[in-house]
Amino acid sequence: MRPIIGISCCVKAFGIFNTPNHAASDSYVRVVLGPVGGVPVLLPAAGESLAPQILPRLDGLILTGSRSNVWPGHYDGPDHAEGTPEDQQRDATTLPLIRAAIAEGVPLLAICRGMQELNVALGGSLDQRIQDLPGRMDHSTPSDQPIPLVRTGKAHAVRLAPEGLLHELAGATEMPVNSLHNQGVQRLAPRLEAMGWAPDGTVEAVRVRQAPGFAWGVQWHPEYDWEKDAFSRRIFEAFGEACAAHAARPQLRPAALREAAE
Ligand SMILES: N[C@@H](CCC(=O)NCCCC(=O)O)C(=O)O
Repeated sequence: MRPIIGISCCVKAFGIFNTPNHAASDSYVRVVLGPVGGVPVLLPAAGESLAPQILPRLDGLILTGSRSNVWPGHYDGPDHAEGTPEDQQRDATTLPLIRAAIAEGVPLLAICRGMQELNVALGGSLDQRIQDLPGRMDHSTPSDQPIPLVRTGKAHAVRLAPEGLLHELAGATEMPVNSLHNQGVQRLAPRLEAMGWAPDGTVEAVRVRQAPGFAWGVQWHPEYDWEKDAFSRRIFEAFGEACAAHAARPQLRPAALREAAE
């Protein structure tokens, strides 16, 4: 049986009445069906009650990227600049879901906004426009580049920690990545260990210390180019192996099932 992989949704208004929908990019569905080797299940931004109900049924969790940003109130940050997109329904769902998944050992791969949520969920904070900070690069989507190039093009190198697992997957100490973000790690959460950095020092990859299961975050988007980029593919394959192992774990059967089997 293929592992069941939860994919976080954003709340987006569209359709003929421009009403709220729960949505995730097709790139996450395709990567789960591909190198992850799982069955994708979209997780609506249904609030904190979702975690205890859904986690026992999941073998892995992907926290997706999004143009929206984590509400600064979750990390005592300043209000966002006027017009900065937020998605508080998503925050209310993913932050408790992340904490519960780590506690339960459900493998977790957090991508871009997902990595920022991972940092905030564990007590870290975010810079909101890193391109405005002295000595920092512009990590956002170059407006003059067509979308396909932005998604699959390489924007900068990431230096990988030599003892980190990402370095092992890459087989190199530096790898080129795409970049589509304005925000970034300001204070790293105590339980997070950085595994990769941009040339300007921006944290680009993290893992959760002493997590019972696979728990990584990356600031770039490997889901955009895994069909051509071996490093991107290997990240998802490693995540998929962890999910398959989680799916194969001996599970406590509900009491009713145990009684019926006796
Ligand atoms: N909004 C945050 C996170 C950025 C992010 O997840 N980018 C992916 C965008 C994908 C898309 O266009 O839907 C930030 O700006 O840092």
